[in-house]
Amino acid sequence: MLLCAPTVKLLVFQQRRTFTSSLAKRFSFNAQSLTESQAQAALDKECIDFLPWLEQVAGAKITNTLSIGKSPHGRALFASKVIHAGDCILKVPFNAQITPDELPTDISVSLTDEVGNIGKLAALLMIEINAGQNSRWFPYISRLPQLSDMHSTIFWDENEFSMIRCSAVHKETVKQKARIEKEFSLVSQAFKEHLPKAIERPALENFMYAYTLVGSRAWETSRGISLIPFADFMNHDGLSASIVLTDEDNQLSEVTADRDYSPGDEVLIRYGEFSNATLMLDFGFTLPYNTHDEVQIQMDIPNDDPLRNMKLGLLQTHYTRSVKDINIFHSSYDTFTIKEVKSATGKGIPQSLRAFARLLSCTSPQELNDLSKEAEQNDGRLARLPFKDRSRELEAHKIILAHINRLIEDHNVCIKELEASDCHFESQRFTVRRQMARDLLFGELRGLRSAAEWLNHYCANLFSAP
Ligand SMILES: C[S@@+](CC[C@H](N)C(=O)[O-])C[C@H]1O[C@@H](n2cnc3c(N)ncnc32)[C@H](O)[C@@H]1O
Repeated sequence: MLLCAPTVKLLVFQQRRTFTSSLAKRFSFNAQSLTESQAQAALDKECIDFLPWLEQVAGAKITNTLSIGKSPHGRALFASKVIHAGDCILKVPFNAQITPDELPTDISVSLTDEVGNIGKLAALLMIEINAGQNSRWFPYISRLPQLSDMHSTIFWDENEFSMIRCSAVHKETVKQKARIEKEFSLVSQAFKEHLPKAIERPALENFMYAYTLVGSRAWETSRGISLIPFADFMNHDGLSASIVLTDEDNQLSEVTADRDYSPGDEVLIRYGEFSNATLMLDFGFTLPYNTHDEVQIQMDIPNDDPLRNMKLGLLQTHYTRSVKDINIFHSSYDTFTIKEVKSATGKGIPQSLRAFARLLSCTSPQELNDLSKEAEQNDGRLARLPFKDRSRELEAHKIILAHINRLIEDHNVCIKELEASDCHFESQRFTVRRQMARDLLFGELRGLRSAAEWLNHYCANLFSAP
């Protein structure tokens, strides 16, 4: 889901100096040489009547400076006039936005909290799609991307899916599909009971489509979740400082430009600070070099470890995770997020991972009791301090290093296979998805290699410190 902020943040943009975003540059239609009338030529002709329709629904002007056009990434918004940094470029009143409040009451009541906000809005979208031209949102719904244009990993076939088998995104996709299936069973039950005529045979495929549309273009707002027509034609640039803001006083969502645009430039916003893992699963695309990339690693206490139960018990008692370590996927004690470690001598890999490895390396109940005592004497978190015995500290960190080196190996194998599968006769869909797999794996590999480098440096210097 996309992230929204209250308008108070607006000031930040107004004070910010113009900066050039690499993506914005790439998408621009040679902006310098385009006149306003040439910019008109880049318009999406299928959308000419869209804005007048939405402004009629809203009862207000939505934009003076933007128009809908086509980009390499589907529909997009383009500057139709000169825009200066700090200009408000669009305002979409709440009454022109789509929220789960529009669900028929019977359906709404029967969908318990087991169906999340995305699932509820997806149920509404399914009803509206099913209504076709009778839907009051038809002009909007008919301009949404088709299933064949969507590349979230939940739609990947087995062959495509195996390209990312070494990544945590693989497991997370399986979980996401299971979550959607569970929500679908509740939604379809509600449809059968309350809308048997309108939706005769609810299909999982249609719910997955609606769910992914919502997940990739709805904003989390103070009112829950909203589809914001027109604003949701804007594509993502991870470096943009423009985001969708909520103005509760005036009951509208708005966007302020973070830089100057010439007529014909594509106007981009930032959906959030998302890694390629999130972009790929929730939004169906990746960025070639994503500064927010990270890699999820999971470490287990081996089943044959005689101290396994004692270690698990200690983990449950002492929460080893700091708030910062909580990642987008899980927040279980054995899963860790590694971001690229910028310098071999810097802060390094997550403390919670190092603590976990210290615990793993213990070979006697006495050592575990010592860790527990030490935690109680400090802030309660387990194994946060280096072992006084440096060879034990070394051993603990070598466990992580071995794990990371295995992951590096796995990533290298997957990447090699990807390179080998490059063929001229593949479908466009496969080409897009292979590039996404590449972006994901290279980003993760960067993080893993930097962690290995940091660990090697830490291990090599353990005995040289006084
Ligand atoms: C909020 S919508 C943006 C409008 C969308 N292009 C359309 O045709 O309706 C988000 C979707 O746009 C596409 N998208 C946005 N930014 C992108 C980017 N930087 N690279 C590739 N695809 C992008 C992805 O398909 C994503 O799921």
